[in-house]
Amino acid sequence: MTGDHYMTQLGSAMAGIMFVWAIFRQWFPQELGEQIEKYFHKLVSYVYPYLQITFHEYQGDGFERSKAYVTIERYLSANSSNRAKRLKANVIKDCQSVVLSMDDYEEVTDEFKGIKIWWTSSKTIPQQRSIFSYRDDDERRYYKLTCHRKNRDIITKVYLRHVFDEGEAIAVKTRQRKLYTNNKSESGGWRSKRTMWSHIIFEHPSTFDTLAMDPKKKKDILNDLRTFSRSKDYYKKVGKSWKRGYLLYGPPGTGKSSMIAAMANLLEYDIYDLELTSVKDNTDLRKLLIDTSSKSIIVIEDIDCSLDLTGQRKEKKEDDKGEEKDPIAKKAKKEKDNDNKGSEVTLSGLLNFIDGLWSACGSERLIVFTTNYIEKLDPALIRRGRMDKHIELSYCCFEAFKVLAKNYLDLESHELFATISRLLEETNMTPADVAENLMPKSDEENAESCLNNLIKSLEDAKEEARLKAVEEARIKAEEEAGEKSEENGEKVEESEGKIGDGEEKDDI
Ligand SMILES: Nc1ncnc2c1ncn2[C@@H]1O[C@H](COP(=O)(O)OP(=O)(O)OP(=O)(O)O)[C@@H](O)[C@H]1O
Ligand SMILES: [Mg+2]
Repeated sequence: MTGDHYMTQLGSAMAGIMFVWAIFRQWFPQELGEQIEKYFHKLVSYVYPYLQITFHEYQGDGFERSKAYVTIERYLSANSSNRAKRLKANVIKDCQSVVLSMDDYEEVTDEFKGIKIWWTSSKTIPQQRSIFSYRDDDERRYYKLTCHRKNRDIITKVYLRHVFDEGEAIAVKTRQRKLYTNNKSESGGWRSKRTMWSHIIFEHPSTFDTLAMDPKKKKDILNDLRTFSRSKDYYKKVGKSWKRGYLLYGPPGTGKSSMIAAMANLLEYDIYDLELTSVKDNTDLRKLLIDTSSKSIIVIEDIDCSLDLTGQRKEKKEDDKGEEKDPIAKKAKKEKDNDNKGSEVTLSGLLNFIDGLWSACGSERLIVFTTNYIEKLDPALIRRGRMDKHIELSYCCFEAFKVLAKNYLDLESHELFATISRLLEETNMTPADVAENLMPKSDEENAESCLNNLIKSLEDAKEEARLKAVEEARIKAEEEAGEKSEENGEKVEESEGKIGDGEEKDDI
């Protein structure tokens, strides 16, 4: 047994003795008891002159990991991983590097100004395991620092500051941005208490330079984002929580998702991709949102499809009238609703959250909603203040095309640009389709052939649109004609009674 190990074991032994003593103490006369205790403490500080401090991963009932714990974890993984014998590995950056941290029940030593400090990682497992507590999130991990008592001041005041500073510095240096996705809430609800988000490393190449859109609009968005990220004090001054809501709307393939990635890359934020259909109810939604970190973008894609957020308010009002009268029907209806809906997150739950709770977290977050159909959304959701900025992404214009040509073909100008410009004005094509055409498909293709491909596609699209318009006009004309003949038919029927057989013969 090593000396260090002996030392930590001894700590537990002492605690055990104190426990036993507490039981026997009642049989001793008070004075004698006090004497014995005094000497015992003296003895303890003689054989065990150590100070222990624990740092728990979760404090109280909080959902948030303790910042101290996380920082210590980082510090120790940087400073001690070559000393610990059992390590947990987190592989990052496409397996190019590995971050090691101490495994449970492992012990390492650190040295600070000639003082030796022991760190152990450990966890408590609840003693009474009920049938509900098979979940591993009941295990509470903690780090325990042990040092000599005589160094108490320097450890608590100087060393811990040093650990936290170093830990934070490592975090800044090694920060890898992440893309989080929420796990499906499990029925029973509790298991996912602390593993509500799973993440991968976020490495999307999209930037504002590669984004094809009207340059003026782009500049406006860039300014908006930069101003936001610098405005901590301003938001505080005006009493707003430091967050901003964006609504991106437009047809599929116009760059909504690409823009979110570009925003994250610009501001160096994490992305939380919130899939509302996997969120069980408002409580789960709240937990998820509390569990997001600052400097992040919370994204809800295709909000119109995710939830029936649109008609919910109206429906409720209608229901209310009926419900008041009949409580049984109310219950039955509620149960039916629960069955029908995979998710019980309501519009008002979401709105409350956007409005209220983030002010408690207080640090920088962007909320981005995307939709293909802005007209489908409830006005309450997209009013200014909730969705502060509405950004329309639309079909490819010539300016946007120039960005794509520069990116995909390295072309600033070309004689074919004029034709393309004209065609883009006449036809709707998404940047995604334009980009697809501009991408060389084989070694033989060069810039010019790619441009020709695009022109051909644009002409095809134009022709298709023309045919479609003709077809639609024809259908419309037919419908109108149908309606007219129906009307006429009715008129004829109506008049049949009045007019005699002779008319009928004429018709035939
Ligand atoms: N404005 C754009 N600038 C550059 N590339 C674009 C743009 N729009 C689309 N693309 C290209 O098309 C692909 C699809 O675009 P994206 O996923 O951003 O579309 P979207 O608007 O999110 O569509 P959806 O509504 O279907 O989610 C991207 O990978 C990108 O390469
Ligand atoms: Mg998208």
